[in-house]
Amino acid sequence: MTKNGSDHVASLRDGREVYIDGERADDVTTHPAFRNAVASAGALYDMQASPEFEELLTYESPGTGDRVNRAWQLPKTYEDLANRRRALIKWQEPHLGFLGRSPDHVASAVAAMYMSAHVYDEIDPARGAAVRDYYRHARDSDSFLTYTIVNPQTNKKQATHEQDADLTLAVVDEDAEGLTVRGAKMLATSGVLANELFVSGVQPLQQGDERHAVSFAVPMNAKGLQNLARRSYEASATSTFDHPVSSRFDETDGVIFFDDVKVPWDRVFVNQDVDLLRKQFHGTPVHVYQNYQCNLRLIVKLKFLAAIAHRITEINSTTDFPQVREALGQLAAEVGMVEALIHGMEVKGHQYGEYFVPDPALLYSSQVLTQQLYPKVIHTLRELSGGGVIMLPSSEADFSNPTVADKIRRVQKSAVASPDERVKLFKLAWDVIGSEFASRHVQYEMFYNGAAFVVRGNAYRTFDWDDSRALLDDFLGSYDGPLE
Ligand SMILES: Cc1cc2nc3c(=O)[nH]c(=O)nc-3n(C[C@H](O)[C@H](O)[C@H](O)COP(=O)(O)OP(=O)(O)OC[C@H]3O[C@@H](n4cnc5c(N)ncnc54)[C@H](O)[C@@H]3O)c2cc1C
Repeated sequence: MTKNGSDHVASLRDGREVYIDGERADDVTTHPAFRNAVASAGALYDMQASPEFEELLTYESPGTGDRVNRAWQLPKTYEDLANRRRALIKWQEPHLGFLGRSPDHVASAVAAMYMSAHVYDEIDPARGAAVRDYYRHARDSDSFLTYTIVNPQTNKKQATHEQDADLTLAVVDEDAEGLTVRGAKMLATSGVLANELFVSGVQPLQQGDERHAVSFAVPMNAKGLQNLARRSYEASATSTFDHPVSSRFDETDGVIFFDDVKVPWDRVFVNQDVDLLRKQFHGTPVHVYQNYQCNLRLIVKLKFLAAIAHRITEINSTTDFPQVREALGQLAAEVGMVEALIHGMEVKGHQYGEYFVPDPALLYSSQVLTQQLYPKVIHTLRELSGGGVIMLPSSEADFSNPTVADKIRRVQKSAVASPDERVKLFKLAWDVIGSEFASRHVQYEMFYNGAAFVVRGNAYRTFDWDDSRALLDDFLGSYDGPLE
């Protein structure tokens, strides 16, 4: 049986500890802060179980024979990677890339952990076995995983072990059954929507930080795991018409506090080992696979934003003005660049043992450029929108007052759209570029993969400097030095 939406929604009624606005949310599937986002996650699983998309989006698990999402599939060739890409891109379309941590994101990371299980074996075969077992478990249950891999923002001049006790997640006990962990991780996006949480540390640690150098997985309802949710944008979205994206795709973020959570050994991947924790992301294809998925998500979002920009100009009859056409051309080129980078990283991919991995250098080129691009694209949409995104009815309810509705329909004019269509599009535009939800998305695209200096560091590390240096050396060698 392929997992469907009702399977997923039911799986979230598991007694998890989620707090919002001073209260514990007993059932996240019906809570006004989360229910629409939960339904959007459920819709993804309905899509993969539908006869129309099952073949494209799922494959037969080698473990059970049941069909599971293609995010778990381990590409061995370029063609495998391209087929997986087609599935993952299709799966972004229902949420238009607004679910940053859609289920295929961390599934991509865990699939790449499986590809690199031998790295763990070298330290301790039990850790390699845990990685393999966890991948099979998550794949065969088609679990929605999310992760928290960054420590809480705090005094950056202190080493992690010098900070207040219980601030940053650390191992506090170890026995025959496993580890006990206590402390916080910065954020888990989609924590409310997910079944399980992968925990690790992508930031560099140093000697003395060993208790913090741990990686494991736990279910979101693990005893002692507390999800302290941020403000819900969905809860204040008065209607789908007024808030078409924030009412449905507010994927949730939350600080995760581990109040003495017990982790069994078969879910521990790294145990107090600074070097293995670093290798988990940067000595394996894990970081590349998870961020390659981000590009597949982003391209859908960028195409959607480009369509909004274009339609705004049509509605205002500005499309043919040369300056506007130029702005749209620039936008088109930027979207094309990201698409080209995705194809480039696939074509330049390499074998990693029996598996095929996208090219890291082109991946990080894209990460650096898109981190800068997203705020720029939002700015372009603001420029093209002008005051149209503010010259709007206060809410859908205005249409129910005949006096106001009459004025709306006299004022909201366009040569190519009815007043209602015009209001609908500009409401959408504001939700995407100007709402609190939109602002959080700018922050997300700027930081989900680390601050700019971190992402540029990855680009520096993976660029083929020898290849470009050879060009320089050859050229310098082609002519004589002074007085030679
Ligand atoms: C919306 C959103 C969702 C997120 N979701 C998740 C999630 O699901 N899982 C997860 O694990 N994490 C998540 N994160 C956390 C994200 O990974 C971090 O925000 C990111 O890694 C940056 O770390 P930081 O926030 O501590 O910023 P900092 O590292 O503090 O950087 C902030 C700024 O400080 C300056 N700065 C800091 N240190 C240095 C330095 N050494 N050198 C130079 N300049 C410096 C730079 O100007 C930098 O841009 C999310 C973040 C956001 C905003």
